[in-house]
Amino acid sequence: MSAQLIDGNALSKQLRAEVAQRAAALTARGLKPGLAVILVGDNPASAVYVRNKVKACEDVGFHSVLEKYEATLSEADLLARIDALNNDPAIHGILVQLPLPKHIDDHKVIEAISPLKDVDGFHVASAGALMVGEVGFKACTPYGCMKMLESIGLKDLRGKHAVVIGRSNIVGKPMAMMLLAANATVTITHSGTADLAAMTRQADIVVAAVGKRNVLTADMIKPGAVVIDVGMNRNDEGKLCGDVDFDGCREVASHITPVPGGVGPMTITMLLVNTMEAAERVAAAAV
Ligand SMILES: Nc1nc2c(c(=O)[nH]1)N[C@@H](CN(C=O)c1ccc(C(=O)N[C@@H](CCC(=O)O)C(=O)O)cc1)CN2
Repeated sequence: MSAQLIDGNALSKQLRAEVAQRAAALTARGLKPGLAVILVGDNPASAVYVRNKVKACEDVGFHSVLEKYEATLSEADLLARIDALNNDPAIHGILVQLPLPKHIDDHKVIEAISPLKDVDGFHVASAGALMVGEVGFKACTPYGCMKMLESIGLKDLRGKHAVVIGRSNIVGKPMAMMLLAANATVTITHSGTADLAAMTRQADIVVAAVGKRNVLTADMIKPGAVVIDVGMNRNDEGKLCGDVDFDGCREVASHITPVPGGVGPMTITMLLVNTMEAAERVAAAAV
């Protein structure tokens, strides 16, 4: 039997409509949510993503600013721009598109963003808040994965075993923390894991976030598992594909996310949700 698809485009449409309603309500009270997007350099994929982010902002009624800089922009100049945006009352969220050119220290740049405007959820303060269960912004990609699980009735994950493949700061680690906060039993696997398949075969939920094709194949999952594919790769024909052998795994899993049309659109949707939240927090603090 073929797995049910978890459609990131359909879920995004629904969540973005909710954001648009909240944005209209806040705008009517005199506060329009605002997002600043910074792109440094000419990475073609990044150019598409930032365009999509700005378009998504327009669609839900946000104010948005796209700042594009040459790849030669100095780190000091970028930090100065972030400082200005931190102090701009029309801007509630700031994001710097990654990857940055090699001469710029992305850690330094992320830490320069005010935690109150860190709608990517990458700041150490946001990661720490997630770790201890305090208010902060959740990293958009894993946050989107959690919403996808919720959409199939998996909100409280008590009794479920989730296996995360990958330990990056922006996906693997926050993903594990979010699954843990939802009461799952969580295993994080990575390049140093001795027997990956032995781990994934035990999982009720597998999240693949490595950036390598076919990391997860049908023989590595148990029947009925839920498979979330965060990967974004190109196959030999240049076609977009994830980390999961989709055709194989869909015959074994109960639910699976496609690539494209799965986690990718949800990343942008959760950026809107975080920006909305940032603006609402400003409004709440003003009363
Ligand atoms: N500052 C950030 N930089 C990066 C992030 C991020 O969350 N914040 N994530 C990725 C890129 N990314 C968003 O920025 C992103 C990647 C892919 C998609 C998406 O919708 N993909 C589509 C397919 C698009 C295509 O055809 O090429 C899909 O999966 O359906 C959205 C956002 C790295 N940088």
